[in-house]
Amino acid sequence: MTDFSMIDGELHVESLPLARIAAEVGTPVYVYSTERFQANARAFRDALKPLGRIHLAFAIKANPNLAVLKLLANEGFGADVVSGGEMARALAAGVAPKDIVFSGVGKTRRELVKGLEAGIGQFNLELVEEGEVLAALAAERGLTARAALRVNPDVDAGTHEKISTGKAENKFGLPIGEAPEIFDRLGKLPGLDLHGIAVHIGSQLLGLAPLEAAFERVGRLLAELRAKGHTITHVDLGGGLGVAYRPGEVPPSPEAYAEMVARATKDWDVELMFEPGRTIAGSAGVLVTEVLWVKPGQVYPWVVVDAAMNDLARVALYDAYHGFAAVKPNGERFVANVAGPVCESTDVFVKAREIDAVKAGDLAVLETAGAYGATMASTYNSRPLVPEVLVSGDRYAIVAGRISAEEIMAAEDVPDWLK
Ligand SMILES: Cc1ncc(COP(=O)(O)O)c(C=O)c1O
Ligand SMILES: N[C@@H](CCCC[NH3+])C(=O)O
Repeated sequence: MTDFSMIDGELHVESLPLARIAAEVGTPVYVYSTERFQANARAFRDALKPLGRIHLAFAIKANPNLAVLKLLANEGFGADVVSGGEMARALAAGVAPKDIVFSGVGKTRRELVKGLEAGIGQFNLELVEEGEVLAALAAERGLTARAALRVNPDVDAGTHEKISTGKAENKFGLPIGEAPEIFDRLGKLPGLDLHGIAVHIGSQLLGLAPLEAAFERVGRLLAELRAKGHTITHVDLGGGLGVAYRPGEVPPSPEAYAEMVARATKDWDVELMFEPGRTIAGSAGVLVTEVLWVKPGQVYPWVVVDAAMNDLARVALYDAYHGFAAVKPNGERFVANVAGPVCESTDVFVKAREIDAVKAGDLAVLETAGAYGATMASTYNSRPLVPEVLVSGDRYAIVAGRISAEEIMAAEDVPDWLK
């Protein structure tokens, strides 16, 4: 890989020094590698090719940047969306409506209509009433909505509890045991073509066993539904593959995943659908930040950087691990904490870890920030939204501009009765 690498003692993205982007665009800034996005997308696509009829839908919540979506659409990826906003982005990036899957536990009627009118490929239903409403909305318009039922297989994905979605206590999907009866009810509604089953048990999975257990349950359901006379042509296996955040962490390879899927689905005779997010985007981005101060700590020094939890929320939300590395390392290391400027004790990226020794004015990166990074940013503490840059070879483009606190304030109003 030539994407994120040390060249002449400084970190580059493809052939561009990160320091140049930081100088020209400012910090903090998300920087993505086209090459890495393509490599991840192709590795996933090529590993799954032997499975035959497949549909790939990038889970765009992981990185909804339009340039990224376009890049992935060019690699043959459709989109898995969870809101009208994400649907609009997928369409704007040129994803064909038939390649869009609409997931999500709380779709509004307006969003359902938007999806119907756009002609999207599949609605993943989360409850009976949703199916009834969708069927009625479609029938009123002389349309037929293609849909799958998202089931909750009650499997522990073995991931952080806050990103687990397939346990009985999670809000997602319908209890798998109730699915046959629900198919009987929804299967005969005019306006609805309930052609599939969907499952997604969680994110950042580092083992394949929970996925295989979930797929086995889906396989049993598939057989039961067919025995009852339902026609099932599609099964959506969701996303969830993890990436390596920590040194030594080894997520399942796309090939190992594909082998497991082949084994679990060998008799299914359906089109298999996939919704990968993190595995495509995670390693394709870093968050570049400048060290503002190194403040002596009572236990370890505090490296205070200009990025914060509002820019990259994962550490504060899930105690997630992101590597921290100097852009121009001097070879020395120290044990330190790394924190952002936000007024919260949880605005800490690194706790008591050995890292590159940095000083005020140095540039550094928070690694593996291409997924669930910029997309989860907020303007907390009236901080601007961070820009995003896409690199290809020795050129770059600003693919999302910095949105200043003043621009955000311009969208607000104070009612007359307070003036
Ligand atoms: C329904 C659905 N599909 C796909 C994804 C993408 O997951 P990941 O980024 O872990 O591949 C998610 C997020 O967990 C999801 O909820
Ligand atoms: N936002 C989470 C992943 C959630 C996936 C969506 N269900 C993360 O950063 O790890």
